[in-house]
Amino acid sequence: MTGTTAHPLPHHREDGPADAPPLILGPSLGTSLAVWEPQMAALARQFRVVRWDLPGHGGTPYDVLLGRTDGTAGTDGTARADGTARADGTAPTEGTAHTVADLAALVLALADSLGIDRFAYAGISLGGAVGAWLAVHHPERIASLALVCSSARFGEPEGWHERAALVREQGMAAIAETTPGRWFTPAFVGTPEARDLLDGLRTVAPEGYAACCDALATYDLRGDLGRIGAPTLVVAGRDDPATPPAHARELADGIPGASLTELAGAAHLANAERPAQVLAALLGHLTAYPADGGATDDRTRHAAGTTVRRAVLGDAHVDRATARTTAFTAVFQDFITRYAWGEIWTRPGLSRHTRSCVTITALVARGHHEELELHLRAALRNGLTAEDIQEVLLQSAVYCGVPAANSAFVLADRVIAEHREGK
Ligand SMILES: O=C(O)CC1=CCC(=O)O1
Repeated sequence: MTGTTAHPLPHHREDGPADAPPLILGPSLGTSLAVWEPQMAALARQFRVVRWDLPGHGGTPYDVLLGRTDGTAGTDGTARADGTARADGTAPTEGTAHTVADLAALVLALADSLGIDRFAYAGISLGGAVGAWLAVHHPERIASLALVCSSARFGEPEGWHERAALVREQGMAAIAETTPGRWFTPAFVGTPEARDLLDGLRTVAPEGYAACCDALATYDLRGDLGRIGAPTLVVAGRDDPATPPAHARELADGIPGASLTELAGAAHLANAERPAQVLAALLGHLTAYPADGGATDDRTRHAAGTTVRRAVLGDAHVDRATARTTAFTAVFQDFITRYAWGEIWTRPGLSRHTRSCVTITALVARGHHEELELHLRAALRNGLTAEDIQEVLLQSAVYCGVPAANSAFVLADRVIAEHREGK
């Protein structure tokens, strides 16, 4: 690896300390590196964050894959005859379809140009597909992987060919009506955040968008998921019509040891619609698997633990616990933040949903009603429905005893009712 490269580079942006562990972030189709803005401030405190733009999106020329080498070339339609973009030495030429492997080659060239050898990678949708492809084909480069609203195969190729043809013929306006419903839930569509992302879509070069549709059409990593050795987090939006939770489950089931977090109230751009939840899931995962593979120190564990504790128990609870901390209890607060939250709840091996099921059962068994109330609220925050909680309590009645479950049912009934009333 060298600090220079003759390979074409995508437009990119770096944030965070230059000596922090490197984290590369990939965008989704139709968005630019700005899509990660809701998570940037927090990520850049702990990581050297590098964000990149897809061809024709943000600042990357649509024809970057045709051999341009500086990532800043104009969009005059000319392509270098000696294009070298493809990982296998061949170059995509005018008129041939681009692939996810071509996009992955851009990311590797970018990392090389920045002197980054091994890095954590998180990508949304198509950006995630690029990360998954790299984890299969260049495992030595990927320290950990997060796939947000992504897929091992984005549906039938015909749909992508049709969409590519549509934007090539009619421009980006042709998909302006259908995109909001895929990206956002109805409640979020009218927000300033959603409007900014949809404004960005209108600025995408149709040829670049179509090239990415071509890449999606041929992408199918289903047979290779078992080859991914990087610790992997999969995040799904429960209301995502583009890559529904079944796609996320396929990824999580196929990638050894992957964990899955499903977010309620989120469609395809879950990181815009549920910014805090996506950030908490990412931080928990990324800090558990540092890019240098080194030991995580107590300060980092405490920071990761605080983030997850806030996401699961809520800011109000953590603020109360912090305010109540005395010189005598401080050592215990530090211990549970680092250990329970920083070491265990941050582990990728189980989803937060499953951890809530286990925690509720244990608290029912031991009759810890104060903690149980807290964790019933946490369970609702972690995406369990009233029906899920009912099932967990029925199951616990069998193994922990009917009287224990009886008290838990009364408690849960009240907590769920208060949750519905917004208390
Ligand atoms: O635009 C869509 O349908 C959603 C999508 C699929 C791949 C991607 O990056 O976004």
